[in-house]
Amino acid sequence: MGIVVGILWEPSTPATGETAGEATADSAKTNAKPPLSRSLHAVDVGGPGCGAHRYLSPTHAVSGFHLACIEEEAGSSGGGDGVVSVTLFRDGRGEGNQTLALQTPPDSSSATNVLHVELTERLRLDDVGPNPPNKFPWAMYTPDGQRRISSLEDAIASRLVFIFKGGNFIWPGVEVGHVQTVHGLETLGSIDMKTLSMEPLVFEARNFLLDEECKHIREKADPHMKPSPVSLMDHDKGKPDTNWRTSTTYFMPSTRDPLLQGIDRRVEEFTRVPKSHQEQVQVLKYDKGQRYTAHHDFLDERTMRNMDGGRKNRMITVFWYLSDVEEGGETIFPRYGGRTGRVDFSDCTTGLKVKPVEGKVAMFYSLKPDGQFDDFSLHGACPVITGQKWAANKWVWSAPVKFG
Ligand SMILES: O=C(O)CCC(=O)C(=O)O
Ligand SMILES: [Fe+2]
Repeated sequence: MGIVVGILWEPSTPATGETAGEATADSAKTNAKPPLSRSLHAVDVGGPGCGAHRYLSPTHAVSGFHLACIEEEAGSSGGGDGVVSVTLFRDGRGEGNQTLALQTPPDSSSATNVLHVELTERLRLDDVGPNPPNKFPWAMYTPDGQRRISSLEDAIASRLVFIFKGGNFIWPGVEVGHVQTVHGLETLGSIDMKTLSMEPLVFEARNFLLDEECKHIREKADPHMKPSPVSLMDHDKGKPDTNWRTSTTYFMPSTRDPLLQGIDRRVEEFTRVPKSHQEQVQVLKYDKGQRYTAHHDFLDERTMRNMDGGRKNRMITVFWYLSDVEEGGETIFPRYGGRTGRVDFSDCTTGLKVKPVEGKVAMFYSLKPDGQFDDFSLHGACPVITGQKWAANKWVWSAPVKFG
């Protein structure tokens, strides 16, 4: 049973005209709130609405990921001058859901503003986190991640909306073993992806890359492979890079390479994050015994502060497996399952291990839906025991990036 809170809109209120989910930092300043008078009346609204339960996690709270079922009440018209009911499911859970009855003014931008202000307040969407400071405006999306929603009309049309405090779409993991189909991929049509871990959030999708694509990348990168640099924390400066990483790497440009451009588009369609947020792919080759000790893919705060005031960072790693490996070479997540405490960064006995399979991708998130670093995203590469491993990092940032 949910609680219904009635919200009465005051027509005399100056509306800011700002809408939810604008792509600029300025819309985060939408703090000029119309004074809403509230009256509470308890109404039984029954169970979860709009099919939200399909996306809620029975096992994990997901900080900064909220769902809202937004419906016009009978007798209301067109999103204006009516009553809209909004049922909220906080932090990816079904517990404590709450239904608001929003009285909306007739014009569209004021009606959108009422929704925006209510969501911001109730879900504390403007609270700034410490790590990194979350300066991106929150945003709403359709549950398939295909469209960003910026008006009440669009929210009503979608019925169920996903709300991300960090502003970027992130697939709900639901629970370990959950399989979902990602639609709308130009070349593949759709692809199934399986949740391997909720904390950190890790998915895998097989046959994301075609054999000829893997072959093309391996052959083109091979003459350029160089010992991998790593970005070291200050206390580690002076130690050889090979203490951490012994593979060879190459940042491979997509320019003048239609095949790579096609994969970049596929990554955009798969993650639902624009291509402008992607780094050039970093190709990796590991021979027998080579490895990479556990690390985070997000860049440390000092590096980021120098670069961009710490605003944006690497958010997603779409990790391409470009070959099979006879034995070893798994990607390991030692803090899998939300494990805290000391980690042996080169241990490959405990943790979630993702086996390299040609054409498969592992997709994991270094930032959480609330925009904060995910410490649990710590991961490394186990030594190749037999064979050779080819793979690649496709990093997707929390905002557009331009390198080189
Ligand atoms: O090779 C792997 O499995 C992981 C590599 C990695 O984490 C990295 O290059 O950042
Ligand atoms: Fe990594």
